[in-house]
Amino acid sequence: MAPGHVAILGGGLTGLSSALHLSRRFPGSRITLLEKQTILGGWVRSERVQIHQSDASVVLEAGPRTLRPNAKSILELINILNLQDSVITVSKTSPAAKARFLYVPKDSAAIPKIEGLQQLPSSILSLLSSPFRSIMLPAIMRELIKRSNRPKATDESVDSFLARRFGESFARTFGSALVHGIYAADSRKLSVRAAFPTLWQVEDRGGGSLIRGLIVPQRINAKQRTADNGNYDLGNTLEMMQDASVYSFRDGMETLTCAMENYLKAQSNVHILPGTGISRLVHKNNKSIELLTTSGEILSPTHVVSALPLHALHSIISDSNSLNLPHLTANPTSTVHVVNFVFPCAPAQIHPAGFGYLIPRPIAGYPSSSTPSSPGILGTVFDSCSLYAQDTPSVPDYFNNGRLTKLTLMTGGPYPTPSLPPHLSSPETDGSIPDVVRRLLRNLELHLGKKLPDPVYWRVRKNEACIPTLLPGHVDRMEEMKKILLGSGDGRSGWDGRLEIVGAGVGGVSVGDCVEAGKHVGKHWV
Ligand SMILES: C=Cc1c2[nH]c(c1C)Cc1[nH]c(c(CCC(=O)O)c1C)Cc1[nH]c(c(C)c1CCC(=O)O)Cc1[nH]c(c(C)c1C=C)C2
Repeated sequence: MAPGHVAILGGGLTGLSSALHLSRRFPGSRITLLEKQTILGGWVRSERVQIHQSDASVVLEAGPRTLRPNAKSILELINILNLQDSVITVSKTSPAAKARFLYVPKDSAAIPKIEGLQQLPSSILSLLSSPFRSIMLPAIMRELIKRSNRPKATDESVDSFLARRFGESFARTFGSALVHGIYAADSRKLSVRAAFPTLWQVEDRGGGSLIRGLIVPQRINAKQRTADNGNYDLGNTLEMMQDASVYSFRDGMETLTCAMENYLKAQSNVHILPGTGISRLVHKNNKSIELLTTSGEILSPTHVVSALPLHALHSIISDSNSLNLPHLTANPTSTVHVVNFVFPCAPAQIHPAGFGYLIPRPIAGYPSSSTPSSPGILGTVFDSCSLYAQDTPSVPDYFNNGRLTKLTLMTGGPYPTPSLPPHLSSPETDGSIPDVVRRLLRNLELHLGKKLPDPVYWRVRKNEACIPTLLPGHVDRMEEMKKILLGSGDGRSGWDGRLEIVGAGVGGVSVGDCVEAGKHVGKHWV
């Protein structure tokens, strides 16, 4: 039977996707989407900024900026919401797709000669001539012949996984940088099974060797093939993405979340309550559900989807009924300061062509406090290389001829919180550059190995607790939590599947993971 009334808690990507898919699957059900903030979309925040000095405009992002074409659930949204004309793609052959860099600080160099900004190899051929070959090649050769050495435990950290197979230097140099760029976290804390499940599976397939697992052809059965391709209403989106490594939208990522919100507003069975938090979620006598909102309203939904950060959900249900879910507080989170800079010249004058660079964990570990010379920079994205099509005026060969260069520097995560303001931009300081921002610019100059002009625009956005660090054991903990929630009054929960917990803290942190999770909520309600 279709649910009578579904309350969706949280209007970020997962909440929006849940509401959209549930409203399509259950057109007769009442759906209420509650969001504490006055705007929906969660961490997705795009802004078009006018740069008056150069009569130009750029789109800046504070959260995710690009999407990967393999996430079919997002392509499906593009088709359902008719966003095809807003899509901009980054070609697989462009430098933004092929050239990625690592900045190796002097005191962090695994091998004395490798320091500064170095391009990572993108193929076997380029590996042979890469400065990293002296660390990568022996690590790869040794891994091939190394016996299976997986510990008995069902999970481990990304660092211990990579160190076990490729050696400590490899794990610290490449693994820590990769984890900085996705999770803004310490690779020694992040679960390999939760964060990179494919690595774990490929090691299995290779009988203990990752490289052998990559060489062995993967067997896909008919059931998996149907699951991969079926059930997505893709229209012409796959063809659009044929040459794309990543993509975004002309006006930034908010195009997607705004279109989802507008779609929902047009559905008669959906009610959106922005600016409405939840103060209590009560499960009464294992029978009815009661939701108390921050505006004092009481809702009695038959089903609840929580797309809230897990710690936020914990604070509203933990002591209001018999349900005890320690799973909700098992993982810490990372806070990232995102600093966007716009320079008054072509990208070629600022940085090499490419995606950007990541910085590995310091050899001595993370410092205990933030200092001017060590402000905790995780990496920098060369936005103009991939997303110049968002900016005006458009010119041929933007890398060499563009009027402006936009790039984004990210700090924080496992480093001590930098002394940056939570929210500040150049117009608010009348163009003067505060010392903390200047220090970041000095560090940027050090990384890029050149003096930079003053930016014509900059802004700082603090993303507090924006990415969960999924600790080892996360996959098993989530499995156990799902079982508890499906339980029907065995004394522990009795939710009988009427509460579903989804979102970045449960099943994957990428935009694709969040949208996909929303597509599958309530599958067992009929
Ligand atoms: C606020 C900063 C974020 C950092 N990581 C993420 C955010 C939102 C989330 C994230 N970043 C990436 C992925 C994987 C994407 C996928 O598999 O589809 C996720 C979940 C990869 C990535 N990292 C950076 C970029 C530009 C991308 C592409 C996707 C995106 O736009 O988010 C750069 C980067 N992200 C972070 C840092 C510290 C960093 C450094 C250069 C943290």
